[in-house]
Amino acid sequence: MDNKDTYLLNFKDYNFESSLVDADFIENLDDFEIRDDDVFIITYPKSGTIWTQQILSLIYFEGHRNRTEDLATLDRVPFLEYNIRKMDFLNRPSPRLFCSHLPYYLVPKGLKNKKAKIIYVYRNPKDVMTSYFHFSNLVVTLEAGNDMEHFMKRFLDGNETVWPDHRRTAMVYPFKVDVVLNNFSYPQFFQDLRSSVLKISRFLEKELSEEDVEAIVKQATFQNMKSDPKANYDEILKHEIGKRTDEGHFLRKGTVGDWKHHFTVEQNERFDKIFEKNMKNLPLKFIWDLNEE
Ligand SMILES: Nc1ncnc2c1ncn2[C@@H]1O[C@H](COP(=O)(O)OS(=O)(=O)O)[C@@H](OP(=O)(O)O)[C@H]1O
Repeated sequence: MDNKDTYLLNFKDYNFESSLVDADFIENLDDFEIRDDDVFIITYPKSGTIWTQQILSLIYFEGHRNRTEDLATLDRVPFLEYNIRKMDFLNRPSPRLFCSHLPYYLVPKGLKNKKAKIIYVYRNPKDVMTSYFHFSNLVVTLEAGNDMEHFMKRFLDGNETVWPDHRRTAMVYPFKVDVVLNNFSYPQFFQDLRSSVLKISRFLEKELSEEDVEAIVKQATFQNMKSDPKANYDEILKHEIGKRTDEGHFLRKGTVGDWKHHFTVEQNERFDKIFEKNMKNLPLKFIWDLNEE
């Protein structure tokens, strides 16, 4: 029987996935030492984290670009709060690359004060919810989404799942906008992956040859990542996290606007009302489907 305690660990009003998190680490997170040359990808879940992990690791590691090094993207760009492979973060050589879903008030204080680079990636919350719905039916570490109506209630009411923390700030990462050094959005990646790679590498002050850019773009496409075991989490889900079913993949659909295939008209209106109430003043432009400008 699913219940809240099985899946979530609440710490300072934020719900972590309990089976993936180390409570001691979280308690000391505030003091986790940040280096000026650390690079962080910050996302709300299901917003393009793995995609950005792949792009970042391809930008930084030649051995990843030319496939001479046998290391999964997750090991090159680990999750700060979900260190499932018990990596020794303190002794990692610089520059350290991380990703995180942490809300701003929980990130290590050094991340607020230092020069570490932050890439914040966001996606429209209807696609986020659709992706999360499927994901929660796929993995054993999240309460099953069951049907969309059931899941939507949880997502919007925010009583049981990892979303309540974000609902207060209307389902996007509550980073203060003046702290966000740079925003990238999922549709931007989708519409023009090459420009996004160039934009990210400029932001990181990494010089890339034309050949490098080609290699990165090629390896960061949905098709490539889906079939490359190092670049997707399928093996990790199967052997380290646990799947409810053999059907389904971490890289599921990889598009903008898939929510239209899952929301009823009424659900869409309900969502819009909440979005309007909570999010309309956010300085982020959301793209709801690919036909928009
Ligand atoms: N290369 C590429 N191109 C297009 N889309 C991609 C790509 N890589 C990942 N994805 C899609 O991103 C969704 C997973 O998001 P996250 O990586 O943020 O998930 S997580 O928070 O780390 O669990 C998930 O979205 P959905 O397909 O809508 O479920 C992935 O398919």
